Amino acid sequence: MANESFAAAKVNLTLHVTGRRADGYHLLDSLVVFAGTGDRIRVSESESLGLTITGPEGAGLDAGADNLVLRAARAFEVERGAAIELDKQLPVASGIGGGSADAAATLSALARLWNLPLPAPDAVLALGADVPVCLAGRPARMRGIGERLDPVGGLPEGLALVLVNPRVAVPTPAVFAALERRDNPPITEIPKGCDATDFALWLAVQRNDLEAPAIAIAPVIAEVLAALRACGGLLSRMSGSGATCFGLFADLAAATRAARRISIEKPGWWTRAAPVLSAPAA
Ligand SMILES: C[C@@](CO)(OP(=O)(O)O)[C@H](O)COP(=O)(O)OP(=O)(O)OC[C@H]1O[C@@H](n2ccc(N)nc2=O)[C@H](O)[C@@H]1O
Ligand SMILES: Nc1ncnc2c1ncn2[C@@H]1O[C@H](COP(=O)(O)OP(=O)(O)O)[C@@H](O)[C@H]1O
Repeated sequence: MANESFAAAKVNLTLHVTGRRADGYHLLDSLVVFAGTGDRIRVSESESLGLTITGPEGAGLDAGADNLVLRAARAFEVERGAAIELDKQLPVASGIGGGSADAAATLSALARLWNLPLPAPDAVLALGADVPVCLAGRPARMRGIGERLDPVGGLPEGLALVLVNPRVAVPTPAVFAALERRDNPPITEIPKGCDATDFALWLAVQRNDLEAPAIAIAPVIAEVLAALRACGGLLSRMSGSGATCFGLFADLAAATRAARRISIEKPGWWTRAAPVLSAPAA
């Protein structure tokens, strides 16, 4: 029997770099949400383990053993087969965690197919710092390098995002290496039960500490932010280590209008409007 999992785009609404571990990894404080746009993983029974990749963003992505989908399958540490299909819709290496979302969706789908428990938390984290939060699939405050998760409730209903990627790959290690400070303050208490405007006012006094170093590496990110701001949303910021930026909107209709405008102005950019998910999508 086949089954499918949705691999939603991860968006870091805040991303504070608060310290650095002895191994060089940076400590983060991030409010993470998921957007209703993403990849799809489909798994079905097979004697051997194999991956096929389809979809508009699949070209150039290697389906070999290093693909995060196959690494996730091996994390179960069992000699089982499965035919895995990845429908790749999210740009690769773009700050919205596509690879991590694929790994998490593979873990969920194979746990169902093989009727096995998920791998241990350390094995999940070893696949990538964003894999635990992608497995949770709902709004969370993420700390440490990604292992410390606290669910976040009470965000305004109906929020939507426009995600824009200028088709420039920004290497994550280079962005962290270009940080000027690594001891920034954490985020302040996340408001609960407020409306979209007040939530955006809170977000505006938080940051993505990786935004300035990413812009220094890829100045086009500043153009993306300017294009989003020109659409009049509640807030615009970069996600993760870039280059994808998001615009936050009070509802999906406003986000869809903004996405249409940016798609017309910049047809070469990857632009999507999507709701903020309050719970994992099927
Ligand atoms: C920055 C974040 C925020 O959600 O998102 P993305 O930009 O990947 O979407 C993540 O922490 C990305 O975590 P992860 O996906 O595991 O990062 P990788 O690409 O494997 O990391 C590549 C390299 O970046 C540096 N790195 C990464 C994470 C971290 N907390 N500190 C670091 O210093 C390390 O040099 C690491 O070897
Ligand atoms: N299934 C996958 N999808 C995307 N990237 C993958 C996948 N498997 C391995 N990778 C590798 O992981 C790296 C990070 O990709 P991705 O998770 O898309 O980045 P980001 O977290 O910045 O959005 C890329 O360099 C890519 O080559």
